[in-house]
Amino acid sequence: MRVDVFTIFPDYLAPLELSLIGKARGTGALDLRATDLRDFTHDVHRTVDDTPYGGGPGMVMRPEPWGQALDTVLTPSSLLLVPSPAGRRFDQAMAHELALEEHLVFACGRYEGIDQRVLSHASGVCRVQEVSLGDYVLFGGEVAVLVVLEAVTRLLPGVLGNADSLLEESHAAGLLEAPMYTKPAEWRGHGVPEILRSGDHAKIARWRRDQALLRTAQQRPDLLKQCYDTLDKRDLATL
Ligand SMILES: N#Cc1c(-c2ccc3ccn(Cc4ccc(CN5CCCCC5)cc4)c3c2)n[nH]c1N
Repeated sequence: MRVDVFTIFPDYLAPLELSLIGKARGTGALDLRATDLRDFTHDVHRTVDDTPYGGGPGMVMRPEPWGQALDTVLTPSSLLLVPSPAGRRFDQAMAHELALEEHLVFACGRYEGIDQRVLSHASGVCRVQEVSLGDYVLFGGEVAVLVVLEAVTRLLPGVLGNADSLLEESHAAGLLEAPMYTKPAEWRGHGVPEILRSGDHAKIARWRRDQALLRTAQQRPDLLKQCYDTLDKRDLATL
């Protein structure tokens, strides 16, 4: 997967060199390039913003630098992702959709956002999707790039050593995951559920399913409602 990120704070994306994303870049699973939007300005101050037409608070990002920057990468097969408080809420289902893409381009806005004509013009070249992390307001789009790219990169073939973990983790099967334990068997007076040390894999699987159901019912009843039709009689007996 090729990913291009345009931002006025390219150093903000330095964490993408670390951990599994750094490994995915090393193996070629992820071809990631971050570019400073100011490289596409032509004034001495490298200006990327201006006052909003119609008045209002703050500044808006000028269309010219964005147009020239996106001209260098967008093709009909690209998907332009624009982080925004007004975007489609990012979730695991969207992460799976994005993991199938061949070319993602992120336009990281700052100030009060990007001139709308940039998105309108890009929609004549490729698909454009505004994306939101949630109902709160950040300073810009870079945090969304870190979150989206981590969630998507984990899903790319060969990136996670144990692909089975993708099946068990929260939101994969629609439920939250069961609680996890490791050595020592006794820690500060806290033991480990005996079933997990029984070696009976069928009973362990059932216990984990029950714990996932109960945890989801307690923490995220909205998720349980969404997958209610997939529950069997044994699941319903647990609830
Ligand atoms: N993803 C994501 C995000 C973002 C996000 C993403 C990208 C940018 C680019 C700039 N900002 C800052 C900002 C601040 C306020 C407003 C609202 N204003 C109201 C008055 C009229 C003008 C607009 C918009 C933009 C961004 C925030 N926030 N929360 C998420 N989940």
